[in-house]
Amino acid sequence: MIAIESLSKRFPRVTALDRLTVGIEPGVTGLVGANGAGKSTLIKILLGLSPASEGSATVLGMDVATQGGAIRERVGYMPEHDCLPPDVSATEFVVHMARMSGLPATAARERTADTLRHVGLYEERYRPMGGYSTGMKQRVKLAQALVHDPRLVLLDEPTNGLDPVGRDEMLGLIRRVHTDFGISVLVTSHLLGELERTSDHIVVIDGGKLLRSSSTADFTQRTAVLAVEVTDTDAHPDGAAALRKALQQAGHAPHEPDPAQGAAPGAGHLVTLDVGDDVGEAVYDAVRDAAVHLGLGLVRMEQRRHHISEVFTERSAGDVA
Ligand SMILES: Nc1ncnc2c1ncn2[C@@H]1O[C@H](COP(=O)(O)OP(=O)(O)OP(=O)(O)O)[C@@H](O)[C@H]1O
Repeated sequence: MIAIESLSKRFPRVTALDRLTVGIEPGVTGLVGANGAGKSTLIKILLGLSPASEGSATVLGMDVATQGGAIRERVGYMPEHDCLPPDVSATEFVVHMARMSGLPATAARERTADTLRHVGLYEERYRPMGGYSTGMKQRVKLAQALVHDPRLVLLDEPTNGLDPVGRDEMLGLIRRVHTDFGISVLVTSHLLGELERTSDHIVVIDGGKLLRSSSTADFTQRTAVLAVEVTDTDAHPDGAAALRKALQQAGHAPHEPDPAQGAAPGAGHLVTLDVGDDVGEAVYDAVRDAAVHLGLGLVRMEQRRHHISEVFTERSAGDVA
């Protein structure tokens, strides 16, 4: 969908993008970065609205430096800032945007009605937008990005200013843009955890540089932890310790017991160990076999997937250390 090659954007005092290289595949991709990380700058370059200082990028195979107009015909864009004229209705505005994208008058009206219904605006769509809530305005902004049936939409901070319920609804809508219509999505957010459920793929940038690009599952799975709870027996009054030892002997690396957890009820019976690409299924079999061999009751095995935000908190904590 998008290929970005060593892209830089320098303003007189700031380098907003610094030799960024990344590819965006079909599906929903979350572009995550703190405020000022360079997300909006990147989107403007991808739309051909702002020239890069160096490097190159293509969107749907078209060069952003020379084919901006053609890109904007095929791509939808939801800007971050409030950009809706207050004295016209959502219907008038979205019809206008559809006409601007080249749809004939009748098709523009039909598509507008469909799209506004899809984003959840009904009778309000005939009222002037000045009286809309932030959530309604965000929906109109999403509708105008979708009305000309693009292959790809670029959504800049669509959840900005929304309360938690509004945010969840917007994220659900964004997911459906892809599942219902097959439109690929690049969506930005400054909140790390927010796009976890919505995106197939996450790209993280910081200070205009690429921090990481990987599938959402990879992001969280690689750091998953397996928690195993066992009972004690007469032969093994500390079942967890016995299991830990047996797993070590079988070549696995269970975590050392956490002294801070000793006081919690039942915590003494837990054994935790990493499960990731390198360990795979074998660890589950090893836990089962060890429990059987020791005669311990296996209460539960629970895979705890980390959240993306935890991955980064741990990493930055590690960096500091
Ligand atoms: N037109 C401009 N002139 C000068 N500096 C700019 C301009 N546009 C952006 N910048 C700077 O470039 C950096 C990246 O800005 P950008 O808007 O791309 O960040 P962002 O990740 O989208 O953050 P936000 O969500 O806060 O907009 C910031 O330091 C910003 O101040």
